[in-house]
Amino acid sequence: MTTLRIADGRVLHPDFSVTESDVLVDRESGEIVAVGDVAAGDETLDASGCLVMPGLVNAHCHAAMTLLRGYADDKPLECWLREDVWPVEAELTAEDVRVGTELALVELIRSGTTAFADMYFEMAEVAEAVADAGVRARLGHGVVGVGKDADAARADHEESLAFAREYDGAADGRIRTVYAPHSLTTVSEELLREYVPDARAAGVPVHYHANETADEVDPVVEEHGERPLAYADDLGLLGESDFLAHGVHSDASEIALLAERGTAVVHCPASNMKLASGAAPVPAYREAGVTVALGTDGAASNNDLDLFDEMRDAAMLGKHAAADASAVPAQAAVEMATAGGADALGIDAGRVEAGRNADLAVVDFEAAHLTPTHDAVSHLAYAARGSDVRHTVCDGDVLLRDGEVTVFDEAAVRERAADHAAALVARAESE
Ligand SMILES: CSC[C@H]1O[C@@H](n2cnc3c(O)ncnc32)[C@H](O)[C@@H]1O
Ligand SMILES: [Zn+2]
Repeated sequence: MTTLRIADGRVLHPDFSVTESDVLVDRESGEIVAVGDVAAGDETLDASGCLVMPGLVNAHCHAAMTLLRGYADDKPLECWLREDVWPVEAELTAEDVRVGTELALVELIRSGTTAFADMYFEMAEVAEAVADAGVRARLGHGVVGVGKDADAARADHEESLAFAREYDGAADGRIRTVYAPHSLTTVSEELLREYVPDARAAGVPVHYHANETADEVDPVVEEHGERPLAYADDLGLLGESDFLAHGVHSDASEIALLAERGTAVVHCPASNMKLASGAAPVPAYREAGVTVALGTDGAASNNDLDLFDEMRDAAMLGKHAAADASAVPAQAAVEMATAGGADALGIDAGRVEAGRNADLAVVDFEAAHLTPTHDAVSHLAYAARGSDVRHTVCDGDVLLRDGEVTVFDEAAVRERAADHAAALVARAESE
């Protein structure tokens, strides 16, 4: 066994207590071996002055949308997608998706994220980038029926399933997959009825957008005579490994249905605020026993991939929406970004304890904005930033060491991404 000792820090335990502890990792199995006083490891990561916490889980993202960061702001979802985003995405090449995803991966690793769920196009490129980066991911080819004839729409579903079957378990098991219909209003009932059973037969979960805006609830009720998540249930889309993004406009009956079925919700507070979609009923979900995770959504609606921002936004928006300062407390925000995310994605991580995957973020607390430390959990939710992460470890490998990304040439990734983003927008605007 080759070991990595994360030494001399304080550890955030699954019960949210914090003690001075080392963490010993088996580099071959990629698992945590011990938490406490441990003997020297083969390699040591210095965590003095730091908090060792579970790696963060970004449970809903469109990674390559980093290329569209700041391209189209200040519009609501429907206009933003139809007027700006979809016309540019029609010009995306496989290489664009590769470099945009690499840029996202640099940002994720820098800010302590060790796992993410991605729904996009050219997913073979995303999978290659994830394999190189060393993180974990739940990947799915996103299916959109809007603007497609029957054959093209069917081919899109086939591609989502083919990708899911081929790549599940890739990168030594770090990559898992999903079938990813975009949403309940952008994919036809007929094709969902045909392809959801195929996803079940393939043993892959389903990841989709649902109840994001008020405008997408009424058409479902008018067309199908029931609330969107009752319709999703009829289609077999509320499995216990499935997860839906947003869930802003869910009513009490839908919250109860999610709890009964065991389907997780990914809360995306920054995207919901920026697109003015609303505030998800996070306290009601959690009280009902629904697993709630956090996601950034794409960088074009956020505009970063920093889950520390998301924790703060989740806590602040939850309090503001409920007019109750205790509605989403610090611990709830941290739990959603760690254990909640891991559970939603079906990953054995999100908790620093022996036997779990060694997916860890080491956060440097020796900073003015983190002084004094009355309560480390408070700092994680309200005061820390992604840039405070000193080391990121995933599957026992060090992806960020002393603030340096070890898995990519960061300067080259940034330069390529900037070039591709400029060329992509130029192509779209010349159309
Ligand atoms: C079919 S791949 C994913 C698809 O989703 C688009 N997208 C990005 N952000 C959102 C959002 O908040 N709601 C719905 N759809 C979104 C993305 O641009 C891709 O086209
Ligand atoms: Zn999304």
